[in-house]
Amino acid sequence: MAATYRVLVTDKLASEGLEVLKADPRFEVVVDSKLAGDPQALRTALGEADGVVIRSGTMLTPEVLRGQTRLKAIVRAGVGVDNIDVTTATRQGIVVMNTPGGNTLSTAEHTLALLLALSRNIAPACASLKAGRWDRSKYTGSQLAGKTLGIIGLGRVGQAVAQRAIGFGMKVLGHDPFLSPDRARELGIEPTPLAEMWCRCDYLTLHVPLTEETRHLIGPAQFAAMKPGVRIVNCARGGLIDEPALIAALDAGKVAGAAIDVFEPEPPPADDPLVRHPKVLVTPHLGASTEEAQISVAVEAARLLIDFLGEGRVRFAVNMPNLDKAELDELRHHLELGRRLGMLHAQMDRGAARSVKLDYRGDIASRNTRLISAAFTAGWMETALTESVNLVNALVLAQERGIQITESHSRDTEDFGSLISAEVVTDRKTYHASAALFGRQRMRLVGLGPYQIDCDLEGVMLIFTHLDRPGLIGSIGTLMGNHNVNIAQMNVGRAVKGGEAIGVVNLDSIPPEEALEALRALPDLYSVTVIQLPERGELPAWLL
Ligand SMILES: NC(=O)C1=CN([C@@H]2O[C@H](COP(=O)(O)OP(=O)(O)OC[C@H]3O[C@@H](n4cnc5c(N)ncnc54)[C@H](O)[C@@H]3O)[C@@H](O)[C@H]2O)C=CC1
Ligand SMILES: O=C(O)CCC(=O)C(=O)O
Repeated sequence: MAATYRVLVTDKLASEGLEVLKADPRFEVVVDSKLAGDPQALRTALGEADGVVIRSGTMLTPEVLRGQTRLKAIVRAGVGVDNIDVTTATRQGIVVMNTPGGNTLSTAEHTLALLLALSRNIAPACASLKAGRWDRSKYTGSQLAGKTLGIIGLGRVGQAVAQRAIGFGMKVLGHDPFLSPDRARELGIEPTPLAEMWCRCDYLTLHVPLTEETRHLIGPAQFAAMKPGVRIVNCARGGLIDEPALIAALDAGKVAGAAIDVFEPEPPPADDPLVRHPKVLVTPHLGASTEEAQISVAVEAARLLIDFLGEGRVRFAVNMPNLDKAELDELRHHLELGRRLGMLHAQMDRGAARSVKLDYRGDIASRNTRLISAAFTAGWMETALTESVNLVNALVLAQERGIQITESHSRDTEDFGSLISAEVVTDRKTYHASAALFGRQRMRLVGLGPYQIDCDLEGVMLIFTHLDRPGLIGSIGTLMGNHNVNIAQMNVGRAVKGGEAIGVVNLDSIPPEEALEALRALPDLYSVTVIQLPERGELPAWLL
């Protein structure tokens, strides 16, 4: 059987993960770690891949990702996604996933190893003895027990470090805006504002992601506020500490020592002053480098990719809501209903869009409606944009264009188990349409403008507004027949007898231009629009 998906692996991945991918006949696996150092070749190779698995060595920059049309998923075998331009990936409709948890314990243990090694001068004492010296007093250290450790970032690694440090008899202070003070106390951590942390700690360790907010979290002002003789460990990301400021604080004796596992850039240049500094202990980004962690993240990365490409299941995505297979199966037809409603709106009015309001009523109101709104937006924008639009990027693309997509929800619905209504405001008009599923998957249009209607939301639809008078509908039928266009269904809706009414005719083919011109010439026919939607049962690739 020929493989359906091509997966590129551009960093060293444990063989156990590769085996999981290779065992699935739908996947062709290409391992090429040379690509990590060649952005142009990487870009070309990604152009022929459906998914890519990376660690921290591959930089997926905007230049590498922009314009990729085949690539659907990036999986980071690890936690930090700062080497991936997630914004560009999202715009391209590419899901970015990571494998949180798999390397937590190894990274926490490495942090403790560095804390201990720094305190007990393990590396210089080892080098000295190997060089033939027996220098015991020079390497007198400092005990961890009884000292205060400040942990910045109390996520998975930060909490695991706290637990171990408490085991060593340390007092632990912690700062994390997303951990409640009560939960921190339960974990034996004293919640502490950053400003207080600097002056109270004998040791500081960082466990936050590198973001615009955390870049240079520790700089000259923070070093100035620190307790003299503080020791610092960074097993999170280079860039969190302002390196020249750290060197200055080490030289001034304010900081007694630093242990650094992560650098900016990686690898650092051979003559990097931080790496060469005598008070600095360094390791080459080894936090997650244990057999256990690498097997765990590699196997998980492979499964994430198989689940996503093979089954449409989204787990541990950093740029879209998670979606498991059962939820996708349940929501699939509502997602498609939302998408078709969007496609209908796009063809009904091509004015400049201002805002979109989606109203969810009945059972659907308690489901993941943000995804349905994304599906609506994808349908609404897909013909207007050159890039492909899907559940990942639709809302971002709308937001980038200044279009607000809002939602309202209500459990009440008069006639339908679930009802989705969309109101689109353009510079020309405000237009409403509502749709519902009949049975499990029959897609019906049940409201258009101010009118109630009931017709299939599929295939070719001729929508016309007209005066509600005898004979007009018959003339339309005759006209279509004269042009050999078969009518599958016809529905009309009106607000009052003899007033303006709407008609929807489901056709088996697109009427020729002469038929439309003849229609437009009929007396009392105000507007004619031809809408083209997918046929019954047709779904886009991203919903299969
Ligand atoms: N050296 C290595 O090999 C490894 C490094 N890492 C790094 O460690 C970081 C943490 O990993 P996990 O604990 O698994 O991630 P996590 O997502 O579980 O924890 C990160 C925590 O940082 C907190 N945070 C974010 N901004 C903050 C701020 N300004 N101040 C205080 N807290 C803030 C978040 O609320 C979250 O609780 C990763 O982002 C990654 O960069 C992770 C694994 C291995
Ligand atoms: O792939 C690696 O070994 C680096 C791990 C890491 O830094 C992360 O998971 O954030």
